[in-house]
Amino acid sequence: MDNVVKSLSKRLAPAADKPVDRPTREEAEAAVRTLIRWAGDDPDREGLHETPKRVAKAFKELYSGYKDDPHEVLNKIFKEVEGYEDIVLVRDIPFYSHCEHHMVPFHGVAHIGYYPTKGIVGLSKLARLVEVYARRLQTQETMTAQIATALEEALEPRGVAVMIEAEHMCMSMRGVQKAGAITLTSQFTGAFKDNATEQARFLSLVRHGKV
Ligand SMILES: Nc1nc2c(ncn2[C@@H]2O[C@H](COP(=O)(O)OP(=O)(O)OP(=O)(O)O)[C@@H](O)[C@H]2O)c(=O)[nH]1
Ligand SMILES: [Zn+2]
Repeated sequence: MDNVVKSLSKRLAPAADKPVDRPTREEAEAAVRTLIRWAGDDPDREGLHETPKRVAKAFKELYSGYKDDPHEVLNKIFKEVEGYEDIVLVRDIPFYSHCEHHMVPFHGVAHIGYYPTKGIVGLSKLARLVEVYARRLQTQETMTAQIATALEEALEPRGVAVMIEAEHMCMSMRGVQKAGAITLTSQFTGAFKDNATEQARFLSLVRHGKV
């Protein structure tokens, strides 16, 4: 692996820089039992008896993004597009993630646009890319940047625009308790960066489906 590929892999690798010392399933289940007791309940009562097992299993699904590789998601590029080089935009991609501060869900939609140069990716791959990063412990800002960087590196497009709109349960059902407050984040590269007209076009397509 040459240095360029190595540094690229590092940037797109799971959020943890060091290899993670994963516990055994038994240890994970014991931790859930402890949290049930911390919540004030009895992990041995009938209704909760199998809960640690279910939670450990659910974690595999909710945090499956750590085992997924964004390179693989974006590795098939279609070059035959008859010279198409205008914007490709998928909007309203729904996602569920968990904030890294409280491990409480945040959910919403992602909008992704890019101007192709060397080719296009299958549209579903844009949604898969969102999944890779959503199914990790996240901040909305990091997730937005990671999606833009992955596309930038895989497609070398003329520009990438990513916008995420989400509600954070840690702000709705606890803490400041502002249900319905929506956080917007965006990351623009290339033709979109520092270009108000391009950004306005992207936003208009996201909001109205037309310019
Ligand atoms: N910037 C950013 N903040 C987030 C995100 N998800 C959750 N947070 C915030 O993370 C912050 C953590 O703040 P702390 O003061 O360390 O924790 P806390 O005492 O639980 O904060 P409160 O939520 O205000 O009760 C809170 O302000 C959350 O709203 C995110 O995706 N991006
Ligand atoms: Zn939070």
